[in-house]
Amino acid sequence: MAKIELDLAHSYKPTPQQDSDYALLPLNMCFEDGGAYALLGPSGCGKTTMLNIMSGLLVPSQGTVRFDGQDMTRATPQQRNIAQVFQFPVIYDTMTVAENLAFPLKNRGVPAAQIRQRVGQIAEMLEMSHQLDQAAAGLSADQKQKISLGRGLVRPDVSAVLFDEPLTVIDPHLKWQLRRKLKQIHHELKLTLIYVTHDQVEALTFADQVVVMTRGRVVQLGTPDALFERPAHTFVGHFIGSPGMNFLQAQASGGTLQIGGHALPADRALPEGPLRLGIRPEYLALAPAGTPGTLPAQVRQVQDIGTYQLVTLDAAGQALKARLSPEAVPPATGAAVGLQVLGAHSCFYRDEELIP
Ligand SMILES: Nc1ncnc2c1ncn2[C@@H]1O[C@H](COP(=O)(O)OP(=O)(O)OP(=O)(O)O)[C@@H](O)[C@H]1O
Repeated sequence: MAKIELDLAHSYKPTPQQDSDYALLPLNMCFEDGGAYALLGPSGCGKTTMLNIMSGLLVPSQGTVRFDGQDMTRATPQQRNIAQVFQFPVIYDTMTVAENLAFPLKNRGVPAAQIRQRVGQIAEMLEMSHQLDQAAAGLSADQKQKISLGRGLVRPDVSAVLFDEPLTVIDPHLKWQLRRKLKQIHHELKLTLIYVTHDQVEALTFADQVVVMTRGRVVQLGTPDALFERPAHTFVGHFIGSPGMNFLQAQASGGTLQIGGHALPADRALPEGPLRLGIRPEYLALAPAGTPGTLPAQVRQVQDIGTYQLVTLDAAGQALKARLSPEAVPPATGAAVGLQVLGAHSCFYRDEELIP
């Protein structure tokens, strides 16, 4: 296993002129040895480009890739000793499950007894022990992808295992189980795992550290908790959460915040001028109309989502969302309320970046 350091940028164009010409804007980051990481972001944000640069399928147009301090920028995938699991199963139909799992080890000349032991361990983790002697050809797409996952995890000496949206073909119920399973496997095998996905639930359940990307830019590397509580960029606030963070335009001046024509006393020192106030629907508390220090709002809609109630409100000329517990007495549609928008969980942003 290795610590992987990236200090690079990548453009598929020969002479990039502007930010939009880059698939990856200049970045400097480190994947620690033995960590469980997710690369999360919408389609086209640069996740696969970053993965391919790490695996050696792509050479960055500028900068370096280091494994344990050693420059590997131009090393082949073979030299980097990386295992990769793709969206679709890559297995040999003519072999049994056990032979498929053993293949990466056999290829590297691992002794037979060791292969048997490791294949047994991986099959047990993936609950495939009873299928070891079955031909891969007859298995479902789900089962085949499980073999691919096993093949990715079977070598204990790899620098890292890279997963590119590996659960795409998996049935939703099994997907849920495998996400948890992979986390458990990470705990047991202590491999460096890097998992690409556009699905926040997948990223947040699997990873200890999540790299959030948008339009070629890494906007935050943090724990799932940090992404939720202290989004470093408005994109993270909006992309993580269900629904995402609410944002209000505000103006700070002499200890007061002006929000849509209402003045609220600021609860912390803030730089003067225009800001955006971010508050998650989970933390947007409703109070009786006219409560001092609250923002006047009107209830537009209350929806029962099952595990929570979603309240849509109009305040300061825009729509905000609040999540209430299923047991809470919901406000009436059209009712006037006060919103507690300031508090320990509120965040402020200037130019999309979190104000520390
Ligand atoms: N081989 C290529 N040649 C030119 N442009 C490319 C190439 N591969 C990717 N791109 C562009 O680089 C940007 C980043 O693409 P990338 O595939 O890395 O994103 P992604 O986040 O993995 O998206 P997806 O989830 O859709 O695969 C996109 O604008 C894409 O169109």
